[in-house]
Amino acid sequence: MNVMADDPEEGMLSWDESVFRDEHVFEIDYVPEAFRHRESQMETLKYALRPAVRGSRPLNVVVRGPPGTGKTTAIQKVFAELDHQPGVRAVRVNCQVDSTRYAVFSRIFEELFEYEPPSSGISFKKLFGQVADSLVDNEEVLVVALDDVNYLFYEGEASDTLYSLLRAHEAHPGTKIGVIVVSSDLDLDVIDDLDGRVQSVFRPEEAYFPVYDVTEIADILQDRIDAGFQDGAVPTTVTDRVAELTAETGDLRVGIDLLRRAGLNAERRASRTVERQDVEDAFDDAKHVHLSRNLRALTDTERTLVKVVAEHGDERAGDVYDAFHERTDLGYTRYTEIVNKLDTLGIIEAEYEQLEGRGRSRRLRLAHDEDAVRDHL
Ligand SMILES: Nc1ncnc2c1ncn2[C@@H]1O[C@H](COP(=O)(O)OP(=O)(O)OP(=O)(O)O)[C@@H](O)[C@H]1O
Repeated sequence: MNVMADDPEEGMLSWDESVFRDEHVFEIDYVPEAFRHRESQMETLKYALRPAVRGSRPLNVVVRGPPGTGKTTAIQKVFAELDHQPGVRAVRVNCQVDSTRYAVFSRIFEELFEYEPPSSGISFKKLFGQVADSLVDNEEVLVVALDDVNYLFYEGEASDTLYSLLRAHEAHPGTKIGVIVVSSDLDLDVIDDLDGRVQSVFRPEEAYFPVYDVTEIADILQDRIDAGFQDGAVPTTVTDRVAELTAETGDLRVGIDLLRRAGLNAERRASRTVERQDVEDAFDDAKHVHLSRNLRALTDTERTLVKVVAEHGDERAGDVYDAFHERTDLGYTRYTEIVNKLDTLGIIEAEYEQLEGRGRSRRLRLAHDEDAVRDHL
């Protein structure tokens, strides 16, 4: 850019100059206007939910795919369309936040009634009854998306929650509920891990969201650039580099975060165009967006275990437990549950090793660079 020679702030952009047109398009809660390369998945969802619009119970769906492949966005898009249909209520529950059956139904209650259930606490039965009565009285079909359902499994609440939703019509005749279960944990077999009593009523359609390839990523990021940056601020060579780095991680969220950070780096250099070096400089931070999101969702106890593993490096599970127990007073069973959860979330690695003549034991270590974990804890 041209910096005026007599500009007292030489080397800086003035407050109203920016590479961005609308920085909001890079925020996590932004729902993009165009949603490309997910046509078949959107078809599956619409096919399954179409009966709801006619007043019948919809088909259930399992949505699976690695992080950052558009699963939540697909639900948001379809639900936005359903919102215009009379007689249908669509509720997305983020199970990272609401990870028990009670919390899931409280969230549904809140969406239906537009106020929270009494905080003094009512029994689950009563909460469930009020939700069901409201649906029957108003002749409404309910579609519930359990987003990031893996968190219900970690808490041992998945079977009970699904049982209540899927068999609601038995306890409360006339209720029509369809469930979309969304999981980004590919090691979790959503159906196999449910109790038999739930499996017998759960025969879902499947929608799989594969990682985007580099060309698809470039297409999607180009839309974001057009909406978020000033014309000409991001040359194609830079977009291609961002797409390449994003493809290495498989998570579109990394690409979006990388664009924003690269834009900020360009502004720091007082430049109106983003250069490749701005991208390279931002990648170390951007590639950890998923880690940072996972760490933020942990409870205090779970965080404590991450810290203990960081301090103890590559040690046996039994030794790490001693340190963990000293700080939290928790028992071995709970400890093992948390180890398994952190392992499935890809925060720690817990690998078995054969002990001479004494069976097997696990060694625990961080799955990421220690500094990155500490920075985001
Ligand atoms: N096809 C697409 N077009 C435009 N933006 C997309 C597309 N797919 C994903 N995104 C964007 O990528 C980011 C991650 O997408 P989303 O949250 O839907 O992924 P997810 O599969 O639900 O991830 P997770 O499993 O980690 O919850 C969001 O900012 C979303 O807007």
